[in-house]
Amino acid sequence: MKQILIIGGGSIGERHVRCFQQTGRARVSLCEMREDLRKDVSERYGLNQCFSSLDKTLQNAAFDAAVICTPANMHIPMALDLAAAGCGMLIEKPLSTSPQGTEQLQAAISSAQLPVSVAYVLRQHPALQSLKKSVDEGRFGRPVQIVFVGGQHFPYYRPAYREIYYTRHETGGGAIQDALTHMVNAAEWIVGPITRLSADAEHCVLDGVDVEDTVHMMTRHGDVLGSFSLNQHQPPNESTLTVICENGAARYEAHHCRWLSCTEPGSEWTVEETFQIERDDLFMSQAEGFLNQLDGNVDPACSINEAIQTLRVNLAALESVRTARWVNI
Ligand SMILES: NC(=O)C1=CN([C@@H]2O[C@H](COP(=O)(O)OP(=O)(O)OC[C@H]3O[C@@H](n4cnc5c(N)ncnc54)[C@H](OP(=O)(O)O)[C@@H]3O)[C@@H](O)[C@H]2O)C=CC1
Ligand SMILES: O=C1CO[C@H](CO)[C@@H](O)[C@@H]1O
Repeated sequence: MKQILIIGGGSIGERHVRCFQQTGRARVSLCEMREDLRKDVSERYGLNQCFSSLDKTLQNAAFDAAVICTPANMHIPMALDLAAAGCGMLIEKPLSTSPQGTEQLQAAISSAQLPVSVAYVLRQHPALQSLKKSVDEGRFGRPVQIVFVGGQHFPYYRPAYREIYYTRHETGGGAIQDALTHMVNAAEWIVGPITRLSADAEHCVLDGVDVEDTVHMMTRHGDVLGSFSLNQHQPPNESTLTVICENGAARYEAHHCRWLSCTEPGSEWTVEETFQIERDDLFMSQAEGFLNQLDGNVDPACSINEAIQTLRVNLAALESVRTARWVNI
Protein backbone atom coordinates (compact mmCIF):
# COMPACT_ATOMS: atom_id res chain seq x y z
CA MET A 1 0.00 0.00 0.00
CA LYS A 2 1.34 3.42 -0.95
CA GLN A 3 0.73 6.39 1.36
CA ILE A 4 -0.81 9.09 -0.85
CA LEU A 5 -1.56 12.65 0.23
CA ILE A 6 -4.15 14.64 -1.74
CA ILE A 7 -3.55 18.39 -1.35
CA GLY A 8 -6.72 20.41 -1.99
CA GLY A 9 -10.06 18.66 -1.48
CA GLY A 10 -12.07 20.62 -4.09
CA SER A 11 -13.55 19.33 -7.31
CA ILE A 12 -10.57 17.44 -8.76
CA GLY A 13 -9.08 16.67 -5.31
CA GLU A 14 -12.16 14.67 -4.34
CA ARG A 15 -12.00 12.79 -7.66
CA HIS A 16 -8.36 11.84 -6.98
CA VAL A 17 -9.30 10.71 -3.44
CA ARG A 18 -11.95 8.41 -4.91
CA CYS A 19 -9.84 7.12 -7.81
CA PHE A 20 -6.69 6.43 -5.78
CA GLN A 21 -8.81 4.60 -3.18
CA GLN A 22 -10.46 2.53 -5.90
CA THR A 23 -7.11 1.22 -7.11
CA GLY A 24 -6.90 -0.70 -3.80
CA ARG A 25 -3.18 0.15 -3.84
CA ALA A 26 -3.20 3.43 -1.86
CA ARG A 27 -3.99 4.64 1.63
CA VAL A 28 -5.24 8.19 1.11
CA SER A 29 -4.87 11.24 3.39
CA LEU A 30 -6.05 14.80 2.73
CA CYS A 31 -4.61 18.27 3.26
CA GLU A 32 -7.32 20.93 2.83
CA MET A 33 -7.45 24.40 4.39
CA ARG A 34 -11.24 24.63 4.65
CA GLU A 35 -12.52 22.84 7.74
CA ASP A 36 -16.02 22.09 6.42
CA LEU A 37 -14.70 20.59 3.17
CA ARG A 38 -11.95 18.67 4.97
CA LYS A 39 -14.46 17.05 7.33
CA ASP A 40 -16.98 16.36 4.61
CA VAL A 41 -14.52 14.63 2.22
CA SER A 42 -12.78 12.84 5.06
CA GLU A 43 -16.02 11.41 6.45
CA ARG A 44 -17.48 10.41 3.12
CA TYR A 45 -14.32 8.54 2.06
CA GLY A 46 -13.17 7.34 5.51
CA LEU A 47 -9.74 8.90 5.03
CA ASN A 48 -6.64 7.85 6.88
CA GLN A 49 -5.48 11.26 8.19
CA CYS A 50 -6.44 14.90 7.54
CA PHE A 51 -4.40 18.09 7.77
CA SER A 52 -5.11 21.80 7.43
CA SER A 53 -1.78 22.98 6.03
CA LEU A 54 1.06 21.48 4.01
CA ASP A 55 3.68 22.66 6.56
CA LYS A 56 1.94 20.80 9.39
CA THR A 57 1.42 17.77 7.19
CA LEU A 58 5.07 17.43 6.25
CA GLN A 59 6.17 17.96 9.87
CA ASN A 60 3.88 15.19 11.13
CA ALA A 61 3.74 12.48 8.52
CA ALA A 62 5.58 10.87 5.63
CA PHE A 63 4.10 9.93 2.26
CA ASP A 64 5.24 8.05 -0.82
CA ALA A 65 3.71 10.77 -2.95
CA ALA A 66 1.29 13.70 -3.02
CA VAL A 67 -1.26 14.83 -5.60
CA ILE A 68 -1.30 18.64 -5.88
CA CYS A 69 -4.90 19.74 -6.51
CA THR A 70 -4.82 23.39 -5.44
CA PRO A 71 -5.11 26.39 -7.79
CA ALA A 72 -2.24 26.50 -10.32
CA ASN A 73 -0.35 29.44 -8.78
CA MET A 74 0.29 27.23 -5.72
CA HIS A 75 1.54 24.15 -7.59
CA ILE A 76 5.24 25.04 -7.77
CA PRO A 77 5.70 26.38 -4.21
CA MET A 78 3.98 23.22 -2.93
CA ALA A 79 6.00 20.98 -5.27
CA LEU A 80 9.25 22.53 -3.96
CA ASP A 81 8.19 21.82 -0.36
CA LEU A 82 7.33 18.24 -1.29
CA ALA A 83 10.63 17.78 -3.14
CA ALA A 84 12.51 19.04 -0.05
CA ALA A 85 10.65 16.39 1.98
CA GLY A 86 11.64 13.68 -0.54
CA CYS A 87 8.06 13.07 -1.62
CA GLY A 88 7.03 12.02 -5.15
CA MET A 89 4.22 13.98 -6.80
CA LEU A 90 1.45 14.08 -9.35
CA ILE A 91 0.76 17.73 -10.15
CA GLU A 92 -2.56 18.91 -11.58
CA LYS A 93 -2.60 20.90 -14.81
CA PRO A 94 -1.53 23.52 -15.69
CA LEU A 95 1.88 23.19 -14.03
CA SER A 96 1.83 26.86 -13.03
CA THR A 97 0.81 30.35 -14.06
CA SER A 98 4.36 31.69 -14.47
CA PRO A 99 7.83 30.33 -15.28
CA GLN A 100 9.01 31.23 -11.78
CA GLY A 101 10.47 28.26 -9.88
CA THR A 102 10.38 25.82 -12.80
CA GLU A 103 14.17 25.49 -13.08
CA GLN A 104 14.49 25.12 -9.31
CA LEU A 105 11.85 22.40 -9.40
CA GLN A 106 13.56 20.54 -12.27
CA ALA A 107 16.83 20.62 -10.30
CA ALA A 108 15.22 19.48 -7.03
CA ILE A 109 13.43 16.60 -8.72
CA SER A 110 16.47 15.37 -10.59
CA SER A 111 18.90 15.65 -7.67
CA ALA A 112 16.52 13.72 -5.37
CA GLN A 113 15.49 11.35 -8.25
CA LEU A 114 11.82 11.82 -7.36
CA PRO A 115 8.97 10.23 -9.29
CA VAL A 116 6.94 13.15 -10.74
CA SER A 117 4.19 13.36 -13.31
CA VAL A 118 1.80 16.10 -14.43
CA ALA A 119 -1.90 15.27 -14.64
CA TYR A 120 -2.68 16.00 -18.29
CA VAL A 121 -5.33 13.33 -18.15
CA LEU A 122 -6.14 13.19 -21.89
CA ARG A 123 -2.97 11.12 -22.25
CA GLN A 124 -4.96 8.32 -20.58
CA HIS A 125 -7.69 8.33 -23.26
CA PRO A 126 -7.60 4.97 -25.08
CA ALA A 127 -8.81 6.51 -28.39
CA LEU A 128 -6.13 9.18 -28.33
CA GLN A 129 -3.50 6.59 -27.31
CA SER A 130 -4.41 4.39 -30.30
CA LEU A 131 -4.42 7.33 -32.69
CA LYS A 132 -1.00 8.41 -31.47
CA LYS A 133 0.38 4.87 -31.82
CA SER A 134 -0.77 4.71 -35.46
CA VAL A 135 0.69 8.13 -36.23
CA ASP A 136 3.97 7.22 -34.48
CA GLU A 137 4.18 3.96 -36.45
CA GLY A 138 3.92 5.98 -39.66
CA ARG A 139 0.66 4.42 -40.85
CA PHE A 140 -0.46 7.72 -42.42
CA GLY A 141 2.99 9.07 -43.28
CA ARG A 142 4.56 12.25 -41.99
CA PRO A 143 2.22 14.58 -39.98
CA VAL A 144 1.90 18.00 -41.62
CA GLN A 145 -1.08 19.64 -39.92
CA ILE A 146 -3.06 19.36 -36.66
CA VAL A 147 -6.49 20.93 -36.16
CA PHE A 148 -8.49 21.15 -32.94
CA VAL A 149 -12.10 22.34 -32.85
CA GLY A 150 -14.10 22.09 -29.66
CA GLY A 151 -16.16 23.57 -26.91
CA GLN A 152 -18.52 22.89 -24.06
CA HIS A 153 -20.92 24.79 -21.81
CA PHE A 154 -18.57 25.38 -18.87
CA PRO A 155 -21.28 26.64 -16.43
CA TYR A 156 -23.20 23.39 -16.99
CA TYR A 157 -20.19 21.24 -16.07
CA ARG A 158 -18.74 23.60 -13.45
CA PRO A 159 -21.60 25.62 -11.91
CA ALA A 160 -19.22 27.08 -9.28
CA TYR A 161 -16.92 28.61 -11.93
CA ARG A 162 -17.42 32.14 -10.52
CA GLU A 163 -16.18 31.08 -7.06
CA ILE A 164 -12.99 29.19 -7.98
CA TYR A 165 -9.52 29.77 -9.49
CA TYR A 166 -11.22 30.17 -12.91
CA THR A 167 -12.03 33.88 -12.41
CA ARG A 168 -8.43 35.16 -12.73
CA HIS A 169 -5.41 34.45 -14.94
CA GLU A 170 -3.20 34.75 -11.82
CA THR A 171 -4.80 31.63 -10.31
CA GLY A 172 -4.98 29.62 -13.56
CA GLY A 173 -8.30 30.90 -14.89
CA GLY A 174 -9.60 31.64 -18.37
CA ALA A 175 -10.07 29.33 -21.34
CA ILE A 176 -6.38 29.29 -22.35
CA GLN A 177 -4.95 28.03 -19.06
CA ASP A 178 -7.96 25.96 -17.98
CA ALA A 179 -9.32 24.17 -21.05
CA LEU A 180 -7.14 24.84 -24.12
CA THR A 181 -4.06 23.64 -22.21
CA HIS A 182 -5.43 20.06 -22.26
CA MET A 183 -5.58 20.05 -26.07
CA VAL A 184 -2.27 21.86 -26.47
CA ASN A 185 -0.57 19.23 -24.33
CA ALA A 186 -2.25 16.41 -26.29
CA ALA A 187 -1.25 17.96 -29.63
CA GLU A 188 2.36 18.43 -28.50
CA TRP A 189 2.40 14.79 -27.38
CA ILE A 190 1.33 13.69 -30.88
CA VAL A 191 3.15 16.07 -33.27
CA GLY A 192 5.80 17.68 -31.07
CA PRO A 193 6.33 20.92 -29.17
CA ILE A 194 4.93 24.25 -30.34
CA THR A 195 7.73 26.50 -31.56
CA ARG A 196 5.71 29.67 -32.26
CA LEU A 197 2.11 30.80 -32.08
CA SER A 198 -0.37 33.57 -32.63
CA ALA A 199 -3.56 33.74 -30.53
CA ASP A 200 -6.75 35.75 -30.37
CA ALA A 201 -9.20 35.51 -27.47
CA GLU A 202 -12.15 37.33 -25.99
CA HIS A 203 -14.59 37.22 -23.14
CA CYS A 204 -17.82 36.71 -25.07
CA VAL A 205 -20.53 35.01 -23.01
CA LEU A 206 -19.85 33.68 -19.49
CA ASP A 207 -21.62 35.64 -16.74
CA GLY A 208 -19.79 36.97 -13.73
CA VAL A 209 -16.21 36.67 -15.06
CA ASP A 210 -14.12 38.72 -17.46
CA VAL A 211 -11.45 36.19 -18.46
CA GLU A 212 -11.51 34.88 -22.05
CA ASP A 213 -14.06 32.17 -22.83
CA THR A 214 -13.38 31.97 -26.60
CA VAL A 215 -9.96 31.38 -28.21
CA HIS A 216 -8.39 30.94 -31.62
CA MET A 217 -4.74 30.00 -31.95
CA MET A 218 -2.42 29.27 -34.89
CA THR A 219 0.65 27.20 -34.09
CA ARG A 220 3.86 25.86 -35.57
CA HIS A 221 5.33 22.63 -34.22
CA GLY A 222 8.54 22.83 -36.24
CA ASP A 223 7.41 21.86 -39.76
CA VAL A 224 3.87 20.95 -38.65
CA LEU A 225 1.16 23.65 -38.88
CA GLY A 226 -1.58 23.76 -36.23
CA SER A 227 -4.80 25.53 -35.36
CA PHE A 228 -7.00 25.49 -32.29
CA SER A 229 -10.52 26.85 -31.89
CA LEU A 230 -12.19 26.52 -28.49
CA ASN A 231 -15.03 28.06 -26.50
CA GLN A 232 -16.54 27.42 -23.07
CA HIS A 233 -20.16 28.35 -23.77
CA GLN A 234 -21.58 26.38 -26.73
CA PRO A 235 -24.39 23.95 -25.83
CA PRO A 236 -22.88 20.85 -27.54
CA ASN A 237 -19.98 19.26 -25.68
CA GLU A 238 -17.84 18.41 -28.70
CA SER A 239 -14.10 18.15 -29.25
CA THR A 240 -12.34 16.97 -32.37
CA LEU A 241 -8.60 16.69 -32.93
CA THR A 242 -7.54 15.89 -36.51
CA VAL A 243 -4.00 14.96 -37.52
CA ILE A 244 -3.44 15.35 -41.26
CA CYS A 245 -0.48 13.42 -42.61
CA GLU A 246 1.06 13.02 -46.08
CA ASN A 247 -0.89 9.81 -46.83
CA GLY A 248 -4.03 10.12 -44.74
CA ALA A 249 -5.77 11.69 -41.79
CA ALA A 250 -6.66 10.51 -38.28
CA ARG A 251 -9.33 12.05 -36.08
CA TYR A 252 -10.09 11.80 -32.34
CA GLU A 253 -13.68 12.60 -31.37
CA ALA A 254 -13.96 13.07 -27.61
CA HIS A 255 -17.76 13.30 -27.70
CA HIS A 256 -18.09 9.91 -29.44
CA CYS A 257 -15.21 8.39 -27.51
CA ARG A 258 -13.65 7.08 -30.72
CA TRP A 259 -11.04 7.63 -33.37
CA LEU A 260 -11.32 7.43 -37.13
CA SER A 261 -9.12 7.40 -40.20
CA CYS A 262 -9.44 8.38 -43.84
CA THR A 263 -6.85 7.41 -46.47
CA GLU A 264 -8.76 7.32 -49.80
CA PRO A 265 -9.37 10.74 -51.41
CA GLY A 266 -13.09 11.59 -51.41
CA SER A 267 -14.04 8.67 -49.12
CA GLU A 268 -15.92 8.66 -45.80
CA TRP A 269 -14.14 8.39 -42.45
CA THR A 270 -13.64 4.83 -41.19
CA VAL A 271 -14.30 4.31 -37.48
CA GLU A 272 -11.18 2.63 -36.11
CA GLU A 273 -12.15 2.06 -32.45
CA THR A 274 -14.97 3.19 -30.15
CA PHE A 275 -14.64 2.94 -26.37
CA GLN A 276 -17.13 2.98 -23.48
CA ILE A 277 -15.73 5.03 -20.64
CA GLU A 278 -17.08 6.75 -17.54
CA ARG A 279 -15.73 10.11 -16.33
CA ASP A 280 -13.66 8.51 -13.53
CA ASP A 281 -12.03 5.93 -15.84
CA LEU A 282 -9.30 8.23 -17.16
CA PHE A 283 -8.47 9.34 -13.62
CA MET A 284 -8.36 5.69 -12.48
CA SER A 285 -5.87 4.90 -15.28
CA GLN A 286 -3.89 7.97 -14.30
CA ALA A 287 -3.78 6.82 -10.65
CA GLU A 288 -2.75 3.26 -11.66
CA GLY A 289 -0.05 4.63 -13.98
CA PHE A 290 1.30 6.93 -11.30
CA LEU A 291 1.38 4.08 -8.74
CA ASN A 292 3.29 2.00 -11.31
CA GLN A 293 5.70 4.91 -11.71
CA LEU A 294 6.18 4.96 -7.91
CA ASP A 295 6.97 1.23 -8.11
CA GLY A 296 9.66 2.11 -10.64
CA ASN A 297 7.95 0.28 -13.50
CA VAL A 298 7.00 3.04 -15.96
CA ASP A 299 7.93 6.54 -17.11
CA PRO A 300 5.68 9.48 -16.21
CA ALA A 301 2.58 9.84 -18.41
CA CYS A 302 3.54 13.52 -18.76
CA SER A 303 7.01 14.53 -17.61
CA ILE A 304 7.86 17.78 -15.84
CA ASN A 305 9.75 18.94 -18.95
CA GLU A 306 6.73 18.34 -21.19
CA ALA A 307 4.50 20.24 -18.73
CA ILE A 308 6.99 23.14 -18.64
CA GLN A 309 6.81 23.28 -22.44
CA THR A 310 2.98 23.41 -22.29
CA LEU A 311 3.22 26.11 -19.59
CA ARG A 312 5.38 28.16 -22.00
CA VAL A 313 2.65 27.76 -24.61
CA ASN A 314 -0.07 28.94 -22.17
CA LEU A 315 1.98 32.02 -21.30
CA ALA A 316 2.90 32.71 -24.94
CA ALA A 317 -0.78 32.48 -25.91
CA LEU A 318 -1.74 35.02 -23.23
CA GLU A 319 1.10 37.28 -24.40
CA SER A 320 0.05 36.98 -28.04
CA VAL A 321 -3.54 37.92 -27.15
CA ARG A 322 -2.27 40.98 -25.22
CA THR A 323 0.15 42.14 -27.93
CA ALA A 324 -1.63 40.89 -31.09
CA ARG A 325 1.74 39.44 -32.26
CA TRP A 326 3.29 36.06 -33.03
CA VAL A 327 5.36 34.76 -30.09
CA ASN A 328 8.36 32.42 -30.42
CA ILE A 329 8.78 29.72 -27.80
N1 LIG B 1 -7.50 17.38 -14.97
C1 LIG B 1 -8.73 17.84 -14.89
O1 LIG B 1 -9.63 17.38 -15.59
C2 LIG B 1 -9.02 18.94 -13.92
C3 LIG B 1 -7.99 19.65 -13.40
N2 LIG B 1 -8.22 20.69 -12.53
C4 LIG B 1 -7.07 21.44 -12.01
O2 LIG B 1 -6.91 21.12 -10.62
C5 LIG B 1 -6.58 22.26 -9.84
C6 LIG B 1 -7.64 22.49 -8.75
O3 LIG B 1 -8.89 22.69 -9.39
P1 LIG B 1 -10.31 22.42 -8.65
O4 LIG B 1 -10.28 21.16 -7.87
O5 LIG B 1 -11.31 22.54 -9.74
O6 LIG B 1 -10.39 23.69 -7.70
P2 LIG B 1 -11.29 23.88 -6.38
O7 LIG B 1 -11.33 25.34 -6.12
O8 LIG B 1 -12.57 23.11 -6.52
O9 LIG B 1 -10.41 23.15 -5.27
C7 LIG B 1 -9.15 23.59 -4.82
C8 LIG B 1 -9.13 23.35 -3.32
O10 LIG B 1 -7.82 23.58 -2.80
C9 LIG B 1 -7.98 24.29 -1.57
N3 LIG B 1 -6.74 24.98 -1.22
C10 LIG B 1 -6.33 26.19 -1.64
N4 LIG B 1 -5.14 26.50 -1.07
C11 LIG B 1 -4.80 25.45 -0.28
C12 LIG B 1 -3.70 25.19 0.58
N5 LIG B 1 -2.70 26.08 0.73
N6 LIG B 1 -3.66 24.02 1.25
C13 LIG B 1 -4.65 23.13 1.11
N7 LIG B 1 -5.76 23.33 0.33
C14 LIG B 1 -5.82 24.49 -0.36
C15 LIG B 1 -9.10 25.25 -1.91
O11 LIG B 1 -9.66 25.86 -0.75
P3 LIG B 1 -10.38 27.32 -0.94
O12 LIG B 1 -11.64 27.05 -1.71
O13 LIG B 1 -10.59 27.80 0.44
O14 LIG B 1 -9.39 28.17 -1.74
C16 LIG B 1 -10.08 24.29 -2.59
O15 LIG B 1 -10.88 23.58 -1.67
C17 LIG B 1 -6.42 23.41 -10.84
O16 LIG B 1 -5.07 23.51 -11.22
C18 LIG B 1 -7.26 22.95 -12.05
O17 LIG B 1 -6.81 23.49 -13.28
C19 LIG B 1 -9.49 20.96 -12.11
C20 LIG B 1 -10.56 20.25 -12.59
C21 LIG B 1 -10.41 19.19 -13.55
O1 LIG C 1 -9.37 20.77 -16.47
C1 LIG C 1 -10.57 20.81 -16.42
C2 LIG C 1 -11.38 19.91 -17.22
O2 LIG C 1 -12.71 20.26 -17.39
C3 LIG C 1 -13.38 20.75 -16.25
C4 LIG C 1 -14.84 20.93 -16.55
O3 LIG C 1 -15.09 21.30 -17.86
C5 LIG C 1 -12.66 22.00 -15.76
O4 LIG C 1 -13.27 22.48 -14.59
C6 LIG C 1 -11.24 21.71 -15.48
O5 LIG C 1 -10.47 22.75 -15.07
